[in-house]
Amino acid sequence: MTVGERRNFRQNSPSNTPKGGGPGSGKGTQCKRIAQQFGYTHLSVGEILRQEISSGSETGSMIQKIMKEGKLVPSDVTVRLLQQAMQGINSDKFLIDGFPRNEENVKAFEDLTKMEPEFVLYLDCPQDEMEKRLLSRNEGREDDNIETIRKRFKVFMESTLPTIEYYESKGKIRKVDAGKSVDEVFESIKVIFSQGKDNKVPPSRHKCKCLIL
Ligand SMILES: Nc1ncnc2c1ncn2[C@@H]1O[C@H](COP(=O)(O)OP(=O)(O)OP(=O)(O)O)[C@@H](O)[C@H]1O
Ligand SMILES: O=c1ccn([C@@H]2O[C@H](COP(=O)(O)O)[C@@H](O)[C@H]2O)c(=O)[nH]1
Ligand SMILES: [Mg+2]
Repeated sequence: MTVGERRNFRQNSPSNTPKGGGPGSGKGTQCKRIAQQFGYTHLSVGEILRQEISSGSETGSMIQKIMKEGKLVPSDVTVRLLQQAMQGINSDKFLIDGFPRNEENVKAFEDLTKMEPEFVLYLDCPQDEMEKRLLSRNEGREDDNIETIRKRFKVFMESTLPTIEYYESKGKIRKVDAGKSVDEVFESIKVIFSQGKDNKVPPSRHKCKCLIL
């Protein structure tokens, strides 16, 4: 990220961007299908963080407190865990789910991994629909309660929408209406994944093909 891009990142007001997307938009659901149909390795950053909590480490208990509050884990921790997860996998087609969520994440990701996504899939979904989905998810997630869900929405609006703006300014956002049925959403995603490659990104940086927000 250049100095000018960092300045733009901060100046961009989320008020001009779509107001949907974020927790419960269907990222995990669609990633499973994309991975299966297009041969990607799916890495959910939220899942990687939950695994660290399950390990019982000190870092895990720090992450647990942050997640309960619906806040974002410091970038150095997140990127280190993401890199560790990538190292064990012999793949050049990573589908990174739910990351980067703020400016600090973007910078740490670019600096530490030297990767650049070919495009970023943005699942745009009305907030009332996402709230309904999260409240009926039933996977025992500590952050799927109404109080934390509302905090997560707020963090998305304040921190992640500017990230989407940043990738938009680089022509990398592929937006999908995620308020429809699972099958309908996947039909739109299939069109995007079947399109030609972006030749502006050097192949050496192409390792991560798509981030999904
Ligand atoms: N298009 C859809 N229509 C209805 N329900 C959906 C749709 N997509 C996903 N769901 C359901 O909504 C819930 C949330 O979906 P999912 O876990 O994929 O969202 P997510 O974006 O990964 O959420 P989070 O950010 O919290 O990880 C799940 O119970 C899933 O089965
Ligand atoms: O890049 C990230 C991704 C996630 N988090 C934290 O994890 C939870 C859950 O993430 P999901 O993608 O919804 O599974 C999120 O609310 C954050 O607390 C993060 O800090 N950074
Ligand atoms: Mg998810």
